[in-house]
Amino acid sequence: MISPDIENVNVTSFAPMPSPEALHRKLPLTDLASETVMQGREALRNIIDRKDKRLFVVVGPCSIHDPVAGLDYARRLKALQAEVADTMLLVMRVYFEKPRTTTGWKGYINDPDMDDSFRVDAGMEKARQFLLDICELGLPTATEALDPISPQYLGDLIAWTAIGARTTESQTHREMSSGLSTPVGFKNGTDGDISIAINAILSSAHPHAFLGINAQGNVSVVRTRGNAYGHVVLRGGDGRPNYDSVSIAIAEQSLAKAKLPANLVVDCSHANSYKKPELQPLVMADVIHQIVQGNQSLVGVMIESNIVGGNQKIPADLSQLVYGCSVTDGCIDWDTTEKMLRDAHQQLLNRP
Ligand SMILES: O=C[C@H](O)[C@H](O)COP(=O)(O)O
Ligand SMILES: C=C(OP(=O)(O)O)C(=O)O
Repeated sequence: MISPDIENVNVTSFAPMPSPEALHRKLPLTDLASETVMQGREALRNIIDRKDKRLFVVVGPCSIHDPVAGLDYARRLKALQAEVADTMLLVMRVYFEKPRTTTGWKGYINDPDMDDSFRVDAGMEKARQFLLDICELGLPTATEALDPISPQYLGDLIAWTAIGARTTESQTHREMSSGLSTPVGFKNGTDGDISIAINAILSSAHPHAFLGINAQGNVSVVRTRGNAYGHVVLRGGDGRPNYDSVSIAIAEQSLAKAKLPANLVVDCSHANSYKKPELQPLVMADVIHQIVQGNQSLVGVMIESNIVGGNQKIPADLSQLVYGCSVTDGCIDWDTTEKMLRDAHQQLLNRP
């Protein structure tokens, strides 16, 4: 008999999850949601291929923890999309998986009740329902793919994917990206290194074979085609921004050296705004200025925005949570978001 002390020594339990197929059966993709996803992905590919001159804007809460406030935010964004549609494609940031520097709440899928009960089964279902609701509004969605199994549950509802600063160098995430159905933005590292994002684009453009699960939840060897729509997201690092025109020119040179097309997205948050959310409009204004001055490589921006600005700690008594306020990184409030996007729209009407 195998000694219980030799295997899974530090594992305390395994709880079964419904298969991706079972969750899709419970919450099927509707025609309306599918149209939003397909059109969103096509518009993003067209922007990256320069067939569509607009800027894509991934904008929304740092993380989703309250679907009611999330939907309230989405309705506001949908109304604004109609106003700025000539110059910008708005994609709602719908982040359910948070990569933590050390520890902390890891997001709505991992712990939807925010009480360390870790009901991942319920979290995955609630996340799918939320994505369906947003797509049915006609808003395309963007997420960070952190857990390599989650895309089997949610991938049909996503138009754009980020690989975060902490995982861009990970082979697992590059392999996963090679099979994702969306364009994928690879963040530079937390130390500001963009070479890991360039290597990630090169790796994920190739076919891979790796361990994963299929729709029935069986462990499988997954074989992928490779993803032709990888691009770099500049988020600053090591306490320094990297959205200024010199940093952009250096990133363009690095891409050219790797024989990759010059496609750059600027994350207005994180180290680009010294983690001070209220500085994001300044970053955005600078990026828009560079575009209006003729820059050709900037295809998108990211913004962390919510209904209420700033952030809050998760209180022991959840009834004390402030409605529409982030429980992870600080965000700009809705009025600032609206002004920032309207100003950008006005400026972009003059782009060459
Ligand atoms: O945007 C998200 C955070 O910056 C990232 O998840 C790290 O968060 P932490 O440093 O608070 O753990
Ligand atoms: C974790 C995030 O960003 P980064 O990977 O750039 O730190 C995020 O956008 O939530």
